[in-house]
Amino acid sequence: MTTENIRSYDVIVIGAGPVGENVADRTAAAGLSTVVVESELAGGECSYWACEPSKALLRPALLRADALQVPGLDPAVKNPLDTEAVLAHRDRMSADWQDDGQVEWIKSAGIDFLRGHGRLAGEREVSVETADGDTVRLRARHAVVVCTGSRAALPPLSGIETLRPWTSREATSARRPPRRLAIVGDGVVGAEMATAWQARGSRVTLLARGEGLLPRMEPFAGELVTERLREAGADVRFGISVVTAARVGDGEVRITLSDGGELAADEVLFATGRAPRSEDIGLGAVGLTPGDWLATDDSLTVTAVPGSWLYAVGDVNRRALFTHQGKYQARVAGAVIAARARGEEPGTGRWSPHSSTADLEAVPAVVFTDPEVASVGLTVREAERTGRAVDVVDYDIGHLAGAVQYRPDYRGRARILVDRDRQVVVGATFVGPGVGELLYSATVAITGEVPVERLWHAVPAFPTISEVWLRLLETRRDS
Ligand SMILES: Cc1cc2nc3c(=O)[nH]c(=O)nc-3n(C[C@H](O)[C@H](O)[C@H](O)COP(=O)(O)OP(=O)(O)OC[C@H]3O[C@@H](n4cnc5c(N)ncnc54)[C@H](O)[C@@H]3O)c2cc1C
Ligand SMILES: NC(=O)c1ccc[n+]([C@@H]2O[C@H](COP(=O)([O-])OP(=O)(O)OC[C@H]3O[C@@H](n4cnc5c(N)ncnc54)[C@H](O)[C@@H]3O)[C@@H](O)[C@H]2O)c1
Repeated sequence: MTTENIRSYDVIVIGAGPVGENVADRTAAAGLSTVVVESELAGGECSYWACEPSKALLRPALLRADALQVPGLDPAVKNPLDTEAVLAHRDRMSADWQDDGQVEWIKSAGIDFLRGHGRLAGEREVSVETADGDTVRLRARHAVVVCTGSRAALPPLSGIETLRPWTSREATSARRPPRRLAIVGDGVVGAEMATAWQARGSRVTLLARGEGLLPRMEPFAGELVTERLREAGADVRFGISVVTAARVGDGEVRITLSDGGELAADEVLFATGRAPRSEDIGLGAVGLTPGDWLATDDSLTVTAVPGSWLYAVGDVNRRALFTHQGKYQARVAGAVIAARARGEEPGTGRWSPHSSTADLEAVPAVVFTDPEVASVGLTVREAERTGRAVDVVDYDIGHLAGAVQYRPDYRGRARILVDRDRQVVVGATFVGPGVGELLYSATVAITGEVPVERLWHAVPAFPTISEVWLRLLETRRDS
């Protein structure tokens, strides 16, 4: 049955992932009537198949790796992890894949919630197909914001669908550890899921086509993570790709590899990147190509569509595929939409509230492996590519008293990049247990453009891992 009814709002948000929820929150708080449309679960990938379940799987593994090295604590944690308890915790952290709590929050923030599949239907128009087959037509007075996120991208491997491969969804929500897990992909999902399932008792084989893990980060990050993964029993192979893969009936998957070898596994995870969820959102109705990433300017306005009414925020714009960065963009987009609704031109300054500048200058990322990897700003490779003159300063975090207190066998490394002309930090990478919590200091140093001279006055407490900042400054001074 199809019923046509048209509802008008100031702002329509398509997709209630973490980013859509935050855009809606900001526009509703600015007094604009707002509806958010969601086809699956409010909370999006992050809450149910990404950040929350993956970190719930990883935290026990990382804590146990630390505790095994702490004298006096090691006997208490010698036994393997209680897989049932860890998976039950993961289920709770994923709200048992129910979104009642998030829908309640959306409504309590004064936002209308509409469950259904949203598609652009023309300028400022959205058509929503609800689960019972109804079509609801929505019209926006000011803005339509696409926050439809991303999904796992599978490689063009013949017969891949017959394999029933794992993507990040299955890897984060599996009911039990596979006995043998093959992982294809050298990025963040590959490294984190190898850590999580190896710790859960799976025999993990990680197949990387390049020469190291985490290729977008400083090379020492991937090297240290590889070292620990191998010590934990994972088989990590480089310079290798999958040539064919086939599931034998309901049984194992047989894989042939580019080096001529063969591999059998119970499950195969393809952690080979993301694709935009934009193939069926009506992009054709506004002159765009279905399936494309949606390019925006720094105000998150879609550049290819005239009239400044269409915005794309979060993963779908490909600026920085992280929850925290998408939520930052949501705050910026909310401010831009509110300004335009008041008839004001949004500010264009580099660090104005209407510009998503940090996407270009300082995107913080933490990889929750053992050891953790935390990075923000430029790597050496990026500095070279963009022709920036930088001093590169390295320090072995394992030399710090705070690191040895943290974990006696601490292995880790830090690097900062200092812009030679401006004398400010423009990049930082820390690798080692617990370094995720150090990252905000580097993010503030970069976005605040704190002069290196002033950093000498930011005194780190003894004995903490933050003392790495002092050692980096001393290393630079003495070099
Ligand atoms: C395994 C894994 C672990 C991750 N861990 C982290 C982490 O620790 N920290 C971090 O910062 N980032 C992490 N990320 C990245 C993070 O999950 C994403 O950056 C984040 O979810 C993006 O949010 P979003 O709202 O843009 O998109 P999504 O979370 O993908 O949400 C989009 C929403 O839109 C809905 N939707 C799509 N199409 C339509 C439509 N046509 N109509 C209505 N609704 C629609 C979807 O159902 C979904 O709910 C991880 C990613 C993966 C895969
Ligand atoms: N802790 C976190 O914040 C966190 C955790 C997981 C994911 N994420 C986000 O999710 C995004 C997606 O992660 P991801 O690991 O899926 O993607 P990714 O882009 O980080 O890594 C995918 C890797 O797979 C490789 N690859 C692509 N096709 C391949 C093929 N056919 N065979 C072998 N290798 C192939 C690519 O070279 C790439 O290095 C990341 O960019 C990150 O922003 C964040």
